[in-house]
Amino acid sequence: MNKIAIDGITKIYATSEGNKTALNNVSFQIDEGSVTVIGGENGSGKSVLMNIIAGLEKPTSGKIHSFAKAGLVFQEADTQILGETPREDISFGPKNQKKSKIQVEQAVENSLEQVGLAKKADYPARFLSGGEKRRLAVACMLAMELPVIIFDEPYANLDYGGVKQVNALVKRLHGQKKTVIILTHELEKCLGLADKFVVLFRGDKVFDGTAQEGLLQNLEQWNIRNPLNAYSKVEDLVWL
Ligand SMILES: Nc1ncnc2c1ncn2[C@@H]1O[C@H](COP(=O)(O)OP(=O)(O)OP(=O)(O)O)[C@@H](O)[C@H]1O
Repeated sequence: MNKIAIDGITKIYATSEGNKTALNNVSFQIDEGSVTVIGGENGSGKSVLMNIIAGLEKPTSGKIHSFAKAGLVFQEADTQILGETPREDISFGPKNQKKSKIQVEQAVENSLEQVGLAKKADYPARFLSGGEKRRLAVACMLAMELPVIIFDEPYANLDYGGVKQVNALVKRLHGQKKTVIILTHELEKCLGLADKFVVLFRGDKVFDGTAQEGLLQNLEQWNIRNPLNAYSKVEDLVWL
């Protein structure tokens, strides 16, 4: 089976306060066609790792061995929308890939349909909601037939309906044998979708296993709340 192998990745930034180790010798593997949730508190190294997997940043040491190029859905999906409308935005990728006019049109229609944006194909892209912008970013990747899709904090600022739409899309991508990586601290929203669960803490990989195994760990030591212990009565509905 094809894999993405994250092999001894270390990333050190030189800052005015000295060297900052963002990732410390992180290794694990991701199977093609699986859903992986990478959890960790703010600053644990999730985004840096994602940028390295997607080839946007180089590690200080270590290597990524991947069977395919990865597409990234940013938390601030605004920054990755270049077209005036979803239709235009989605067309850039397949055009760059030198597809014929008909192939581009088919790829655009098909991707709009898959992410549930067909009705907003010609809507001004800047007026889409946060969740719609993320779905548009995914449509761009589908149109380019990228087999690996990484979501950075896909639930940030989304309401219940928005979260359900993102997760329906993740399930659909999984059904199409895409490889999905979700970086989040909101485990209660997605762990049930995960084939694999990885936890980063202060740049170290501290857990790598199934979601079930992960929930048996003492997650609090990594500043993560165990979602299974979270709520059973009204008094629990406060984060202290
Ligand atoms: N360009 C940079 N220069 C210096 N330090 C950096 C740089 N990029 C990231 N870092 C540091 O690396 C660490 C990991 O950052 P990263 O953005 O990966 O965290 P994260 O887990 O994605 O957090 P969040 O959930 O807040 O997005 C942080 O301490 C951050 O300050």
